[in-house]
Amino acid sequence: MIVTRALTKRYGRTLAVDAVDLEVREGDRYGFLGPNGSGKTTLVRMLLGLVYATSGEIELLGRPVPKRVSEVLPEVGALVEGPGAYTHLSGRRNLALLDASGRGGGRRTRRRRIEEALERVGLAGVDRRPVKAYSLGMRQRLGLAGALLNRPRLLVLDEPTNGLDPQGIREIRELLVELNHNGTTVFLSSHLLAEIEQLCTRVGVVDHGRLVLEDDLATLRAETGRVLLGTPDAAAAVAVLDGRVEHRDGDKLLVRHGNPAELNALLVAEGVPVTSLQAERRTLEQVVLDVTGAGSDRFGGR
Ligand SMILES: Nc1ncnc2c1ncn2[C@@H]1O[C@H](COP(=O)(O)OP(=O)(O)OP(=O)(O)O)[C@@H](O)[C@H]1O
Repeated sequence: MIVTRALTKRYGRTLAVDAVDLEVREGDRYGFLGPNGSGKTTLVRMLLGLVYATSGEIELLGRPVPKRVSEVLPEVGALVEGPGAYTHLSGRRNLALLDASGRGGGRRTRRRRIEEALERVGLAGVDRRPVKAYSLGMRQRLGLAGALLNRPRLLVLDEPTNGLDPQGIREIRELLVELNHNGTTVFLSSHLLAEIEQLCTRVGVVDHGRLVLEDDLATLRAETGRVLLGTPDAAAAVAVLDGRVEHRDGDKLLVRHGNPAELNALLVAEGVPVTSLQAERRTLEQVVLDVTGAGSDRFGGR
């Protein structure tokens, strides 16, 4: 759906995007994660033909960008940095203006399309107000409604939850998952680790303009070879496991063992009751820390 090769953007002395090879596959919910100023917005703008690359190549839905961007844009929904809107008009009116350059159809079809987009983002009820009376979160939703008008195959969203409260963030997340289940590929940028971890199936991490990591979240969050064990008789468990317990916190133990089922069988055979067992996995935060070498404080936690 999106492929870039050695994609580079230089602003004078600043290398905003540095030889990035990106691959977003059909069906992905791809999270493009990086701290502020790492080049996310610049890359998203290049994908949409809004900024010209200094060098490198872009393919969107199999076609080269910017050369054939006009052919792909009707199949792409985009939300880039601060949704633009005519603030004296209502959200519905703004969508109608946007829709006029879109898929066409009769008046009823258009009206239905706009209603549907407003409903999807939870703005159907509040729409008589002019956009200048909207909160930032509502404007963000309106921007998303605009991106949905074309029923796009691909959504490209730059920091889509900016300005939303936790409830709003959850609603957008649920909406994006639902759209994705119905066949839309989702590419979004964010500086929020937790957001990407909760929403995405695939992650690209950018740092100082370079893509330092790209992989499926499930692969990145591999098991660590340790098991979190809960038992009311921790002392007995420690005795049975003989040196394999790395950490103990009350009735919770961290045990070096690759197989929770085997560990369970072993403990039960020795008469040690087990209340919970879970293979430990790396968090995205640990993964990001490993590849960037820097403190994760540069990436927002939530
Ligand atoms: N039009 C421009 N002219 C000069 N420098 C720019 C321009 N746009 C971006 N930059 C620089 O390029 C680098 C990457 O910026 P970019 O906005 O792409 O990062 P970002 O990851 O999207 O950050 P943020 O989340 O803060 O928007 C920064 O150093 C920025 O100052």
